[in-house]
Amino acid sequence: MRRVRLSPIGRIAAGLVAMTSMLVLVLDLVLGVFPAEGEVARQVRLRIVNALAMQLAAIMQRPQEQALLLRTMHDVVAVEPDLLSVGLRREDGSLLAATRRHAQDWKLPADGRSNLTHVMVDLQRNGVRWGRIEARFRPLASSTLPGWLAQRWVQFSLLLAGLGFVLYHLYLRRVLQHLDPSATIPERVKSAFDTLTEAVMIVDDRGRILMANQAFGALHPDAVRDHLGRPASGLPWLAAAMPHDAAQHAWARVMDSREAVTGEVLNIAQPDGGPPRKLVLNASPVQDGGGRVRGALVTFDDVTELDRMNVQLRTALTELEASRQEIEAKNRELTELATKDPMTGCFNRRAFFDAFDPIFARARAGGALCAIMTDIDHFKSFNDKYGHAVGDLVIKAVARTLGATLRPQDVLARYGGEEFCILLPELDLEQAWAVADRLRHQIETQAGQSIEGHGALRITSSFGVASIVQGAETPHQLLEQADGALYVAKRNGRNRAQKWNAGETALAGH
Ligand SMILES: Nc1nc2c(ncn2[C@@H]2O[C@H](COP(=O)(O)OP(=O)(O)OP(=O)(O)O)[C@@H](O)[C@H]2O)c(=O)[nH]1
Repeated sequence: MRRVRLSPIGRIAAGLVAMTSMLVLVLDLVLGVFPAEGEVARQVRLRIVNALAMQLAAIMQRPQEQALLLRTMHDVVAVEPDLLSVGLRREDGSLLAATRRHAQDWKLPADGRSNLTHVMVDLQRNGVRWGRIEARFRPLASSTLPGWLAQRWVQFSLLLAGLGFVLYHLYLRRVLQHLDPSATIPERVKSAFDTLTEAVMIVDDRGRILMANQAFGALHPDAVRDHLGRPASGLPWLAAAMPHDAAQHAWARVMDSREAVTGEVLNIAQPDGGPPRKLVLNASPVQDGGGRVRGALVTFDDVTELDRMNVQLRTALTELEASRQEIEAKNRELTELATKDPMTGCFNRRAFFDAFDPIFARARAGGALCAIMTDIDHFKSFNDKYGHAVGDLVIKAVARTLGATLRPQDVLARYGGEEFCILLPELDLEQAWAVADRLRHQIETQAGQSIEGHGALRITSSFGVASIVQGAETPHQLLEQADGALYVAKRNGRNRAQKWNAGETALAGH
């Protein structure tokens, strides 16, 4: 069977009703507020018997009135519903007259005195007692439960208790709204929550706030007000940051699903128009020992400052990245300036030799490597004929043509004024010569076309090619051999590619 459990307010109300009843009883004891039904009945019954005694005494004045005596006794018993029997007993104990079963049912009270059910009145003749009237009455109805309940004072008391309970309950509910014992969080628990920097709110199963710690009051200027007993969803500043439907508020969902909610972000608008406070809400259900959900524990982590610092950090990181990219670009620029010839974009001599050494070392360890030296034919005449600026354009056009078809691993450098050097790793002498001759052809056919404003300049270049397999032991030796071959190419009429040949170079006196 399900036990009926009174709420704490119900229990207090019941206690107050009990106390009030006790008070009324004490008042009755001292001042006699309620009529004593037993006493009243005893008086009435005594009066009935006294009246009968007077009647009987009068009848007995007349002789031979035995029949009238008996009839009078019967008549009284007939009209008095509570009167069971009447007897007239002489002083010697013998019954002179009696109604019904009086002789059998009459029992003299133990103390010999009248009581509520057995009433005795003495009869006297000429001032001398000669007998008594005995009257046997029903016990009072109040000795049974329905009879007791039928008493007015009992009904009044019950009505008073019932009304009192309802009124006390209503009153207590109103007065103790904030102090409902089931809702009240012990002060020491609240103090413990106050030590937390995180805002904490506990709501009951109807979403009313049972406890909110000090940090909660710092979330919004209106949050410092007394909100105990108020529905959390009814706090305007909080509700404004939550879904319109209160059933979707985190604590409602938590109690409904019995599952915790974590990491819900709320932006609490501030009345001063300042930036909203960013809160991270976590909520979990509070269950009693029987597994019933009694409420929810809700925490608000103010991450406004953290968020602001994150934004600052992100901005700083973005700025840092931008300046890193800027520095990288500057470094690349510096590297370009340090390694490239500004006019042609080819490697300068220093960068060329920096690259040459490891390439040469690798080739010496086992691999092919060729070097090409090339020089623009009769370059001086461009300067002389068209001016130095056009001479520069010719140098640029040749550099462009040379670089256009080289492989990524090839190295092109401006070796001198109008002289270029090309390193071709992994190519043998024949292959390198083929490259040189192809470049020669491209310069002859394309370089002059690329210079605008001067008609078709005829530009040609001579090429000298040498391979590491021809005995060079240092990068410089390889370049000297290529330069020797270039010299032969110049001597042999220019606009040609010449492989290095030790004998030929010697003959040429180079
Ligand atoms: N416009 C220009 N002229 C340069 C530059 N560097 C060197 N020169 C000139 O290039 C000329 C080099 O000419 P030479 O080496 O004598 O060549 P060349 O005799 O005209 O021709 P080849 O005998 O075929 O080599 C010199 O007059 C230099 O002043 C430069 O950067 N720009």
